[in-house]
Amino acid sequence: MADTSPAPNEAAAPLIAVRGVHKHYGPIRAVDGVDLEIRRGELFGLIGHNGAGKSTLFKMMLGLIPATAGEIRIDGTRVGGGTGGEFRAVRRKIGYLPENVVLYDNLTGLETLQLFARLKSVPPTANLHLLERVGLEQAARRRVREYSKGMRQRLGFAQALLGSPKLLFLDEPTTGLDPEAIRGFYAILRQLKSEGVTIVITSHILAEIQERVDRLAIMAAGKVQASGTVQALREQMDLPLWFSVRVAPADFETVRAALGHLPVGAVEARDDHVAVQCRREAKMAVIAALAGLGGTVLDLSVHEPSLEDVFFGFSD
Ligand SMILES: Nc1ncnc2c1ncn2[C@@H]1O[C@H](COP(=O)(O)OP(=O)(O)OP(=O)(O)O)[C@@H](O)[C@H]1O
Repeated sequence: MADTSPAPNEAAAPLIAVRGVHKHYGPIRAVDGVDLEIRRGELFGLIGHNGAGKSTLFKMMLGLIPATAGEIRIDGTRVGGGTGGEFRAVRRKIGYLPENVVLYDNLTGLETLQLFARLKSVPPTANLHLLERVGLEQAARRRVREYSKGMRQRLGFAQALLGSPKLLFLDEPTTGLDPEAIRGFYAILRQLKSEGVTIVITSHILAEIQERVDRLAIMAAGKVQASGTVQALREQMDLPLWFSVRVAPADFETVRAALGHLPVGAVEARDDHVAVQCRREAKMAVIAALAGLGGTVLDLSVHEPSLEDVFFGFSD
């Protein structure tokens, strides 16, 4: 029996529900029992080492390869379930930028979009607008052969946006983009998000992901090791925080003495500040002790562990 019935409470239900999904290639467990929920309208990051299983999971969510076991539902419809017709309708509202997008060197940017539009049965009317959106309007009539790596990546992104998808899967979309282009790219994602588009993105550039995603999942060896907001993952890992306390060099010892009774870790004198490591639960007590020093403290900043720290904590 085709099990394509929508979830009972559609609005509250996750847009993507991955339940107990495996993908095995002989002895290789590319994806090894993944459970994951992605909510409507969120920008969701998937991070992991090379070979962690991110692209394989993407391909299964898109219905490009079948799962060995488990079930994926998008908008209540089972990917690859039933006769396939129900998922085809959902698939039409999904845009995909693969890790290595295949482009034809002899076509221009505009012709490339026309070709993809035909393949997707999308009216070709908005193609120039899409090239404009990704910053390629000047190169629309140049052959892809002459495109830089970053320009090819933008063209790949433009094809993913054909047909105004409500869900986007972007596999390492910022590869080859310079810092300005990365900013521009995330500005487009914010705009899409404000239009209600759900976006799932993989990246190896953790500093870039850290500030931009709503939630993320860390994959290692085919499994989701942790998922949540960056802050929730920090708290779950229980990594220490760092304070930078700027004081005159003559006051370094005063700071050390003021913190002496607190459960702080390293207290290190640097050039023009004292670096103090402390556990999260001691944070407010450290702030109170430093406030007690009055004008001795010239400046103060608190540094949360980076996503990179969190990532290595979960994936090593
Ligand atoms: N078609 C395939 N046949 C055999 N093994 C495969 C196949 N596709 C992927 N794998 C293996 O599955 C594992 C996960 O690969 P996958 O491409 O999903 O990783 P990834 O997290 O996307 O890595 P990267 O960050 O390098 O893109 C790897 O060990 C890979 O070699």
